[in-house]
Amino acid sequence: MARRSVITLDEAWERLLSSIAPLEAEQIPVDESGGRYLREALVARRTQPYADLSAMDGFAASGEGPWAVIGEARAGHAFDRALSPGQAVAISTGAALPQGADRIVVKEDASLAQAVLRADPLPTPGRHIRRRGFDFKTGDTLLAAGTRMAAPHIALARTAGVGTIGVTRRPRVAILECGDELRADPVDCPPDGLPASNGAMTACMVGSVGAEVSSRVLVPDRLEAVVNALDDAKDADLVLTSGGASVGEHDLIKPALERAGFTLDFWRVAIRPGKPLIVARRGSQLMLGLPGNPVSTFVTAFLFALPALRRMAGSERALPQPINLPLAGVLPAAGTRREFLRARLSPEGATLIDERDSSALAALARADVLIDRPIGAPVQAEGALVSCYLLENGAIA
Ligand SMILES: Nc1nc2c(c(=O)[nH]1)N[C@H]1C(S)=C(S)[C@@H](COP(=O)(O)OP(=O)(O)OC[C@H]3O[C@@H](n4cnc5c(N)ncnc54)[C@H](O)[C@@H]3O)O[C@H]1N2
Ligand code: MOO
Repeated sequence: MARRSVITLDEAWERLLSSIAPLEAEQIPVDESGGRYLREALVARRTQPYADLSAMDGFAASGEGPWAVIGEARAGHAFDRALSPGQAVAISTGAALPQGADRIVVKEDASLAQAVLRADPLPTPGRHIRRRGFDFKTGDTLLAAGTRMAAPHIALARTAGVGTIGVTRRPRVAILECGDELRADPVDCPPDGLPASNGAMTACMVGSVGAEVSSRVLVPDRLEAVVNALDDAKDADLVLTSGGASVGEHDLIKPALERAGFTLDFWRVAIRPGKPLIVARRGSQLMLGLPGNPVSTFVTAFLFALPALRRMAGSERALPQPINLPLAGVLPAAGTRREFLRARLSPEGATLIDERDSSALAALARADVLIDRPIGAPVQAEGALVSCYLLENGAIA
C-alpha cells in the first residue's frame, strides 16, 4: 500500500474546506431560523427601547419630592401629558416615562397617602431608567453575515423589527450504511447480525448543524448495490457513507465511487481513529466515506462531515473550536498518528477513558470531550493543559 498518500489532518481540512462554497440563499421567517446561518448582515429597523423606559415598578417623578400622583403609565399605555416638578405617575416596568419625569421611585421605597407620594430613601435622578436607543438604534448593524442564528439572535431580530431573513439553505445529506451484517431493525436482529447504528448516529449529528437527511439506506457488500445507491443519491449535497472504506476484499466504496462518477480527492488521514477516510467529488456534490467502526465514524463525522456541512450552510468558522482544559489525571505518551481521545469532564478537568477501541460505543457514549493529542506528545501530568473539543454528550447541561 502507498503509505505516503496518508495526509495530515491540517492538509485534509484545507483541501476539504477550500473546495466548498455556501449553498444558495433563501428567505425564511426569523422564528424558524434557529441553527441557520445569516446570509447578510442584520440591520435594525427599530430603535430599542423606542423611548426612555422605567426598569422598575414604582413611580416616575419630576424633581424633588413629595409628589402629587396624577395618573399612571403602563407598558403599552403611555401617560400622554408632561409632568411638572412635584408631580409623579405610577409606572410599571417597561412603560415609557412621561415628559418631564427624571427619576424613578421604586415601589419598595414609596409611601402613598391621599395621592401624595414620598420616598425613603430619596431616588437618584436617572437611576432605573433605560434610555431610548441604549440597546440599538435604527440602522445599526446587529449581526454579521455568517452568524449562526440561536435563541438570542431570534429575539434580537424580532426586536429589531425584522420578520424574515436571508439564510443559506439547508444542505441535504444522503446516508449510506454498507455491510452485509447490518440490520435496520435493532429489535428483530439475528444473533449473527448487527443493528446498524452509524446511520442513525450521523443523522443525529448532521441535524445538529442544520442539515437535513434526504435519504438513509442500508447497502449490501456488492459493488453493483453500492454503485446503485450512490446513483440514487444524486440530489444530495453531501453523500455520507459508512463502512467499506478500508483495504478489505469487501471494502467497496473506493471502486464504487469511481464507477458512479465521483473523482477521488484523497484517502487516508493520519488520525486515530478514522484513518481510512475517503473524500471524493461528483460535480458540486461532496462525498465522505467514513470508516465503519462506530467510534471512527463518529470522530470522522465530527472532524469532516460537520465542518463541511457548516461551510455549505454558510458558516465562516466551519472547523470545531478547541479549548484548553486541565487534565484530571496523567495522559500517556502519544503515538504516531494524531489521536482524538475520548475523555470525561469534571470540575477538576478531563479524564481519559481507558477503553480506546474504535468500536467501543459504551466508552464513546460516556465521553464529554475529545482530547486532540498531537503526534509524539510526551506523557503529561495532572493539571497540564490539553486541547479539547467539547461534545454534546451531556457535560454542558
Ligand atoms: N488490513 C487492514 N485492516 C484494517 C485497516 C487497515 O489499515 N488495514 N484499518 C482498520 C481501521 S483503522 C478501520 S477504522 C476499519 C474501517 O474499515 P471499513 O470502513 O472498511 O469498515 P467495515 O470493515 O465495513 O466495518 C468496520 C466495523 O464497523 C462495523 N460497522 C460498519 N458499518 C456499521 C454501521 N452502519 N453500524 C454499526 N456498525 C457498523 C462493522 O460491522 C465492522 O465491525 O478497518 C480496519 N481494518
Ligand atoms: O482508524 Mo480506525 O478508525 O482506528 O479504527
